[in-house]
Amino acid sequence: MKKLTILGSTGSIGTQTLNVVEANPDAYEIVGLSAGGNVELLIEQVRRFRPRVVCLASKPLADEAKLHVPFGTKVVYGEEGLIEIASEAEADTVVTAIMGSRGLNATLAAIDAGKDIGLANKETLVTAGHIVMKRASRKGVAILPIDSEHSAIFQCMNGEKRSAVKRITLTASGGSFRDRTRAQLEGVTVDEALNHPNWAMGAKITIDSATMANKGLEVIEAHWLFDLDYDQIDVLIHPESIIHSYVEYVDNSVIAQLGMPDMRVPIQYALTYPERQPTQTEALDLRRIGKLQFREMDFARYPCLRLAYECGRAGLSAPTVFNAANETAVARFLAGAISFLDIERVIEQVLERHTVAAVPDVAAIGEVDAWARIEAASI
Ligand SMILES: NC(=O)C1=CN([C@@H]2O[C@H](COP(=O)(O)OP(=O)(O)OC[C@H]3O[C@@H](n4cnc5c(N)ncnc54)[C@H](OP(=O)(O)O)[C@@H]3O)[C@@H](O)[C@H]2O)C=CC1
Ligand SMILES: CC(=O)[C@@H](O)[C@H](O)COP(=O)(O)O
Ligand SMILES: [Mn+2]
Repeated sequence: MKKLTILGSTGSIGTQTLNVVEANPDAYEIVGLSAGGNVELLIEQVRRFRPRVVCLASKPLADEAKLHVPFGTKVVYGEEGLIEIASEAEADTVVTAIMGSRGLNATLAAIDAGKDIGLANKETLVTAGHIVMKRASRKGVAILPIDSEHSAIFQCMNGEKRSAVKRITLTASGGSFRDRTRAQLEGVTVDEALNHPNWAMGAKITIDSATMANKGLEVIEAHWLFDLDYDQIDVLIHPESIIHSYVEYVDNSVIAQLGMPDMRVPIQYALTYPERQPTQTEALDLRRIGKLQFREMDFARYPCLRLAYECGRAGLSAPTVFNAANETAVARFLAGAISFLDIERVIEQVLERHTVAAVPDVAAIGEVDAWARIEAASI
């Protein structure tokens, strides 16, 4: 029986991870769960899965939860609480499904405590891939990708030598505005932007899909996960999201991973790796799908992707600034404070104000991240 802690159990990835657990209750035990502010759902999850410890974002939320959780469930809160549940002695694997770079310290704590990581929280790798990957390798823990494209690449590379890889291609649905011109993006609403064509996800990543910042974050995530140069990481628009990504080898063989767009498949693969287990998801029927389409990526149409490649190549503090500026801009767009096209303008302007600095340690990342958020909020 695998013992799991889920950071961000009330979100899209968190709830789908619990679906996977519920579908195979003999295979998993839930040790820890964390939520931000959704106390009600967390309490319901506690009653169903009986974790030993749960975490909420603040003390008042934790105090509220204490009134309702069964006797014996420990309730902690804040960054310290998150670190405590991430390093809880009993867990074998920690699923990182918190949104944003605030998941970094808890991810590092889980690695230091020897836990394997089911990694959904791509922002932690974007901001600190050099630290996360080095620590994981030193500790001998596995970083198992949950992000659909990275799970696909991971599956396609299974048993292959890294030196045999020529390049990888990450597929992109194109997001909610894929059939609009840039001129048609003026004045789009939050609700329109949240209407992803293929995936039901949290709000922030859905906006990132529409700006293509998500693919930019994923390019940097792939650089760290698979130790590839940016020239070896390509992106392609594939509106159906059936081919989740593919690897091209030096002999020109291409291995792709296909499936219906359902995150329960990559989540489960990260939990069962190197084994596979049946799932209750829909099987792929290519006769019914009929045709698969592909479009060249247009970097002028999607400046956030261009900026992400530039930041990835620049390395050092640049990806932290890109990520923090993006998180802040997306939050402001969701709050109705700026327009959709302002997201890319904010990121670009914050990057212009930043001088790329030496390889940051965790403290320096925190400082650069905080600076970029203040700048992004001021524009
Ligand atoms: N959704 C998807 O299909 C995919 C997601 N990912 C990645 O997975 C991660 C999670 O995404 P997703 O599940 O969509 O996001 P959601 O917004 O749906 O969920 C985010 C989770 O983080 C918690 N959270 C938010 N703020 C805080 C905080 N201050 N302190 C502690 N916890 C907090 C939320 O708690 P609460 O709701 O209780 O406030 C929730 O549990 C992201 O990094 C995303 O890029 C990657 C691939 C696919
Ligand atoms: C499901 C998943 O992995 C998301 O990151 C997905 O990739 C978003 O879709 P886009 O292809 O639109 O970015
Ligand atoms: Mn993805």
